[in-house]
Amino acid sequence: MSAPYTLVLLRHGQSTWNQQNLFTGWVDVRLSEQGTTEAARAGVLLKDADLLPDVLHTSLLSRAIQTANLALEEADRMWIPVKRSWRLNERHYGGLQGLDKAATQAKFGQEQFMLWRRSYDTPPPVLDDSSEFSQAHDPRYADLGPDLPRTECLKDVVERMLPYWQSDIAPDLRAGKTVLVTAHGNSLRALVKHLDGISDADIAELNIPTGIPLVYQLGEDLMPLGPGQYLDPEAAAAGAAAVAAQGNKK
Ligand SMILES: O=C(O)[C@@H](CO)OP(=O)(O)O
Repeated sequence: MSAPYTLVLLRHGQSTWNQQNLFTGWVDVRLSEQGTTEAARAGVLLKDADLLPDVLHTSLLSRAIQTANLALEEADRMWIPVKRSWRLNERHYGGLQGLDKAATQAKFGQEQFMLWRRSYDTPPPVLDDSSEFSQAHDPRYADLGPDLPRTECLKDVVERMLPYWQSDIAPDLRAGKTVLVTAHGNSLRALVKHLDGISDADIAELNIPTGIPLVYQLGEDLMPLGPGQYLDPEAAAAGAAAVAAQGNKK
C-alpha cells in the first residue's frame, strides 16, 4: 500500500487515580466512571469520522485495554486483531507511584516536581521491589528480566517505545491498515515527540488529554504529512490544560 497512512492515538479515559490526582505509572488501576464514558465517546468520535481501526496496539495496563474495548465496541470493531506490549506502558514513575501530586509539589517544591514530572531526562527516585506499588513480582512482566524498569524519565520511554513502533506498528501502517494505538499520557508524549520532531526542552509543554482520539496522516517515511488532529479539539484543549494543572489541584 502507499501513503498516506492513518494512525490514531488514544490516551485511556480518566482512571480512578487520575481522578484522585495520584502518580500512577505502572500501577494497574482501572477507569473511573467518567473514564468509561470518555472511552465510549472516543469510539463514537471514531465512527462519526469514519475512522474505523483495522488493528489495535495497546499497553499491558488495564486502563488502556478497557478504553480500547469500550471504544471499539461503540465503533463496532471489537473483532480487529490486537497486539499488546509493555513497551507502550505508561512511564514507570518510580518512587512517586502512589503519591498525591499536589502533596508532592507542596513537599518538594514546584521546580523539583516539574523536573520529575516533565523534564526529558531526570527520572524520579527508584521504586524498591518491596513496595506495594512495585511491579517486580507482577506475572505480566515475568519475561522482562533486567528490562523491567524501577523508574523512568521520558527519554527512557522513548528508548523502549521506539523499537516497538519500528518492529510492530510500522509494518501494520505500511500494509495500509488504520492503526489504533491505545496507551498513556507519557508513552504517547514519547511517540508524539518522535512524530512531530519536538525538542527535548519543548516536550515539557505537551500534555495529552484523556479519551480523545488524535489522528495523523503519515507519509511513506511514516512521518506526519501535517499536524495531528484531535477529533474534538475543544475538549482536547480543556483536557490538556487540566493535565498540566494537576500539581496545583487541591
Ligand atoms: O501519573 C501518571 O502516571 C501520569 C499520567 O496519569 O501523570 P503525569 O501527567 O503527572 O505524568
